[in-house]
Amino acid sequence: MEERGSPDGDPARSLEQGPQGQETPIQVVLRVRPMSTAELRRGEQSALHCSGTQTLQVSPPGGGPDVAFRFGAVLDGARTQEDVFRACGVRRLGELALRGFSCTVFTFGQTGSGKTYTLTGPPPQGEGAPVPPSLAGIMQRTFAWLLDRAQHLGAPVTLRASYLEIYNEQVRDLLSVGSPRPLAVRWNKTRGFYVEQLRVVEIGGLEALMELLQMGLSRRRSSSHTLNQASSRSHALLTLYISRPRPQPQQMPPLDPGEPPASGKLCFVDLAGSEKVAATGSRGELMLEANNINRSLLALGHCISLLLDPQRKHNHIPFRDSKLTKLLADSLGGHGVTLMVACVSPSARCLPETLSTLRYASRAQRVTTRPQAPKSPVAKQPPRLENEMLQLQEENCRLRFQLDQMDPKAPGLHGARGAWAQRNLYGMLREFMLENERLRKEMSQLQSSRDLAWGEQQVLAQQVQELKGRLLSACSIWPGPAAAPLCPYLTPAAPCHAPPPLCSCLCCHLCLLCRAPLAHGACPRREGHLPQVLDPKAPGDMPLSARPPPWAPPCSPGSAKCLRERSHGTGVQTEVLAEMLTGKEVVPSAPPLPVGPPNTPPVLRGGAGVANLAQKLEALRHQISSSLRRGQSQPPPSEGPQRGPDQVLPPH
Ligand SMILES: Nc1ncnc2c1ncn2[C@@H]1O[C@H](COP(=O)(O)OP(=O)(O)OP(=O)(O)O)[C@@H](O)[C@H]1O
Repeated sequence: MEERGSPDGDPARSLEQGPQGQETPIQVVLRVRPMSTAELRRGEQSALHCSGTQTLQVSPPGGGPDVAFRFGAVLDGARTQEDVFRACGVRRLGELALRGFSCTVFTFGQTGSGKTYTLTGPPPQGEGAPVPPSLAGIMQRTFAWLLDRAQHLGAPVTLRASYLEIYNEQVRDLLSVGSPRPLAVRWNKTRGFYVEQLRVVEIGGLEALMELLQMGLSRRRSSSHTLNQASSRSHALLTLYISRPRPQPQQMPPLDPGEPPASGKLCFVDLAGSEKVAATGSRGELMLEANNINRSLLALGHCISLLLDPQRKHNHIPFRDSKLTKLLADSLGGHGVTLMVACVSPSARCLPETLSTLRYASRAQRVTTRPQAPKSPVAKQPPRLENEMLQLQEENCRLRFQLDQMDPKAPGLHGARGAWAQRNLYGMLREFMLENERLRKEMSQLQSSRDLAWGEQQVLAQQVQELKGRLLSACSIWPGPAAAPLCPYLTPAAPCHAPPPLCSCLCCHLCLLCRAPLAHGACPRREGHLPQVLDPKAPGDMPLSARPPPWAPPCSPGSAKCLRERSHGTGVQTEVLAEMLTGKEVVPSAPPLPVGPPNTPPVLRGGAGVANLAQKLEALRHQISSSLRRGQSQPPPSEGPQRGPDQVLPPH
């Protein structure tokens, strides 16, 4: 028999002729098995007649008009297994799978119609007895052809396989290590429906693949009933994953663990046969199996019917109704290339089931898919990564261009050395940029610290100046009650503007009233100052020592700050002076000083600048004491007891 591949609707041919992604109908081949020995023994008549290679005539046993069914190919009982293999065009499907398409071959029909025989040949005659090569089914023939084809391809081909069955609506791994346990069917966007934790075995050669097939067949559930001595009680799916190396960018993300390589696959599905329980005589477990088989086949038929409706096809197809429809979803309604082999018995006794199969097959061949080879891993990247990759490539080009522009005539920058230099220069450039960035940050931090310190320094310098000024003023005007004047040169007997020698204290080098530098020890404006300092007409005949200094706030009765109301114990003047000198306004950036008991030296708080200021204050206080002591010691110092620095001002 000639190999098929040219009839209308042949998926392999139409894919070769047109662009992929076009609507392609599911290809259906009808096989009529020969009358079995049992059927012949019972004297049953054939109701089916093949007319030509594509048409089947059905003659009702009671008479009436024939009904014709047309399929891609119709094969009568005389056709050999090799004929069937050729007529189904499975080699073309294999070619498509090698090119990356997802291809499915599945058989369906009533129980005992020859589905398993068509796919894998007759059941083994004994334990370990191989199927004679002439009776080998589509699967063995495809395996042999594929491995032979792979050997003759220029590039190596990797084959892997999985084998599962759906028994009583449970997925079981026929290649599992140990007894098979139910596996979950999951769905995700990239893979569609898939079986979780399904074992996928790498195939070393034809022998290994045949062994794997035999192992699966022997583990598959089968039972005997009236219509079939070795009836399969499950749907079986053997999938071959075919990967061929293709030119790829070097850095590819790893595949999901357990995910087969992104390449072609060829799946063989041997459906369990539909059966009328009354006809098969199934009871108990057999009946349960039959019900499950029928239910899943019904779900499959329902999906096929919906897929025929162009309005509903793109809406909702209930593939989730059964495990079988989930796992066939892509083959029926997706991007796969699908071939169905409908198997029927010729016996007139089976005609109702045969007609049902023929209608089923007729509908199926009007279902279309949009075959599509899996996209390369590059195309499967999420858009964000693709964009990033493009940006990096652009940046790479730009940097290379910049490096080329740097010194195109540089000696030795050609060939391999040039490439090496470019790589290194690029690395160096990156390092320099990072270093620059780091230094820029450091510099900015140092600048802020410097600005801060400079500001603080300015404030402190100003405060020190103010303190000095106040100290000088205090020294000149605060003689203390009944005490010697602060400076001997301020006394009427020895005015400060007298000719030198000056004392060593600082205040003696500036005019105490106007702060003008003394010229040769005398203030040029001395005449104007003296009446203010020693005003004979002091208000209220207040002794000079009791008068408030000119900078003091007006004294109000009851005011705690009124000097007249203060206690004038030992050192009170120092206290007042210190208070005036270290008031809030003196250290604007520091918190206010705590109010301590009398005689308690003011406690300064704040930062380092404040501590320095305190030291300066102490130094100034010491200067004041020294100068006062000098004033008191005009009479010889031996006259009175030695006083400490805090006792320089005489008691009131
Ligand atoms: N074309 C054929 N030539 C010779 N014998 C065949 C042919 N087809 C089927 N048979 C025989 O018919 C019997 C039933 O075939 P098979 O087991 O393949 O049917 P089935 O459709 O798979 O049934 P089930 O659905 O119950 O598993 C087997 O003994 C098988 O050897």
